[in-house]
Amino acid sequence: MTAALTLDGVNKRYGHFHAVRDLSFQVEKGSICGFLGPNGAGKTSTIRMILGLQPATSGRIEILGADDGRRVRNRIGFLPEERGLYKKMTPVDAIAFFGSLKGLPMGEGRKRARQMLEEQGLGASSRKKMKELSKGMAQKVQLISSVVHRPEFVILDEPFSGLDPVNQQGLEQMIRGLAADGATVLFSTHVMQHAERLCDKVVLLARGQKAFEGTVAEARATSRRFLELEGAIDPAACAALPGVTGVELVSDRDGVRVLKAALGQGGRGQDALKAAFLGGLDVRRFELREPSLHDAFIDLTGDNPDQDQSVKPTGVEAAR
Ligand SMILES: Nc1ncnc2c1ncn2[C@@H]1O[C@H](COP(=O)(O)OP(=O)(O)OP(=O)(O)O)[C@@H](O)[C@H]1O
Repeated sequence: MTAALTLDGVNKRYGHFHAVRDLSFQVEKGSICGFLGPNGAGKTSTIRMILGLQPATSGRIEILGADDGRRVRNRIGFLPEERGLYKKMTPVDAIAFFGSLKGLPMGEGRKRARQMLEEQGLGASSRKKMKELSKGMAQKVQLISSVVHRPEFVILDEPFSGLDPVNQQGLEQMIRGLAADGATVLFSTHVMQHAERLCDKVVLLARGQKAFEGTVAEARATSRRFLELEGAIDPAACAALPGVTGVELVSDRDGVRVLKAALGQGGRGQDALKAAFLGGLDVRRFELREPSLHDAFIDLTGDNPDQDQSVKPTGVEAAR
């Protein structure tokens, strides 16, 4: 396997604030990699360093064989987190314009734009002005703009944010299509479900540091399975069930509790349940759950991916 991207011991400091710490990972050519972490974990900082938009404080980055993303910029497609297209342009013109910035002749850009808009079900909107499109449509147009020059490497910063579930699914399809056509894709998100469905590999980032690198299955395997129990159950009695290594109180409504009982290595849900019923515990509902990527993230980092980790820059640091 050849790496399309390698980060080796990368650090980013903003003044005294250490935003990215000793970050190393690789993305194989032709694969889809999810770069996952809460807001403020350091994803955008890393992406900007990969693209060569800001220098790393230390460490090595190699993308498509170059040591500076700017040298291979025409072979990269980038969807930034802050989005916006010229409101008075038509989608076709906007896409062709962005393609031209990457060396694609305008005529060819327009031709590809019409075809790609058609494929995405936006053929009827291709003559409208950007400001007349819905947010989901505009986001698709922006994604097309960033890949119209057929880049080998596509980097998408929080591409799902602000989209409804239907448009999110459409975007997932587009990302799969890019990889099926041979592109390497790196996308950042704090929503684990997208990565769970899409990625060959995930890199988990928390507070600027890598917490995990591997497949989704490998990430899940680091986490414990658990049994969810609901009823008037004493948490201590639940903790004493065979195979249970820890109990978390999820909710308590007048003594009717939802308890999350983690199962240790080799712990079997059936054994715990049998003991619960034999012991007369008031189990009104139960569910044996495999850990999700979200659970794995919490177990691996101790952080919730939905919680913002941004440290507000001081005036001095922000100005640098
Ligand atoms: N120019 C800057 N000056 C000072 N601090 C910064 C600067 N840019 C980012 N930071 C800080 O670095 C940390 C990481 O920010 P970054 O934008 O890389 O995170 P992120 O994971 O991409 O989150 P988000 O999705 O919210 O952008 C945050 O605490 C942020 O406040």
